[in-house]
Amino acid sequence: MRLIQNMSTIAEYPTPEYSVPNRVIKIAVIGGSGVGKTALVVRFLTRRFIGDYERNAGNLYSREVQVDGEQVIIQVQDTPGAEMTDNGISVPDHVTCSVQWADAVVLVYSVTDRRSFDLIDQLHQLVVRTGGANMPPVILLANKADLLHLRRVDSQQGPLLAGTLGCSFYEVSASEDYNQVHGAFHRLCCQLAKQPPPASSSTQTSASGATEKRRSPLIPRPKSPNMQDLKRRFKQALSAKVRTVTSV
Ligand SMILES: Nc1nc2c(ncn2[C@@H]2O[C@H](COP(=O)(O)OP(=O)(O)OP(=O)(O)O)[C@@H](O)[C@H]2O)c(=O)[nH]1
Repeated sequence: MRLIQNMSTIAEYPTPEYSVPNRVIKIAVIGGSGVGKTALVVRFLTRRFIGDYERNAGNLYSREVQVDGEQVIIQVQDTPGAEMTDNGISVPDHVTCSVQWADAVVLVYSVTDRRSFDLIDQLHQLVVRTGGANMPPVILLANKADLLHLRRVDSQQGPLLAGTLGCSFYEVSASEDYNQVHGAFHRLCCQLAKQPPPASSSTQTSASGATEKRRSPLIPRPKSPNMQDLKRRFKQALSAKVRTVTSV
């Protein structure tokens, strides 16, 4: 009985119009270890900040959003951190693959970590080499701007470097300011949405589609289920908070 009532109530409403996303925007986030790549991606896609630290092996996050009135799927590839070594830098294969796969690249350093800033030039060179004629748009993010007392990279150095590399620059704090993080990613998405979609782009983006685009056999397959991973990390963060509260 209740079911029939509910059904008649539903029938009174017009059928909602669902817009089917017709575009996939693929973004790779690269930088040194511990600079906040995961925190930035999660902040952008969920508005939340995850304070726990877990070294990541490179997860793919996906979300449907509106960009300039158009429904699009945004896929953000988080990557393991690159490291400075005695012989230069060590870049995990996953990073190179992600750059090949991506429509745009977000370079990240932490203002508290000088070495992460020094890595940026070489990571940018990697993007230039990998992109070749298909050089993707790049933005530079300086993260952890809230940690004023730990700052090791002067605030003028980021914009100067971005000017040299020819990319946009944003100083942000994943922990303190959602709007800054969202603004940076969103502007990049708007820029990409204005470009004609690559031939391989579709709602069912796939490793093979990306292969066509960059002609590389080394394309990372999306690691799924990424929303499951997010939920697990939220639970961990929440239970840590509960523990802290109960122990006070
Ligand atoms: N204070 C502050 N801490 C941050 C910020 N962003 C990230 N963190 C912290 O920095 C640590 C590293 O953050 P992650 O997002 O895991 O860094 P990552 O670059 O993904 O690290 P890897 O997986 O090792 O490459 C975590 O403890 C975060 O909570 C920020 O804007 N401010």
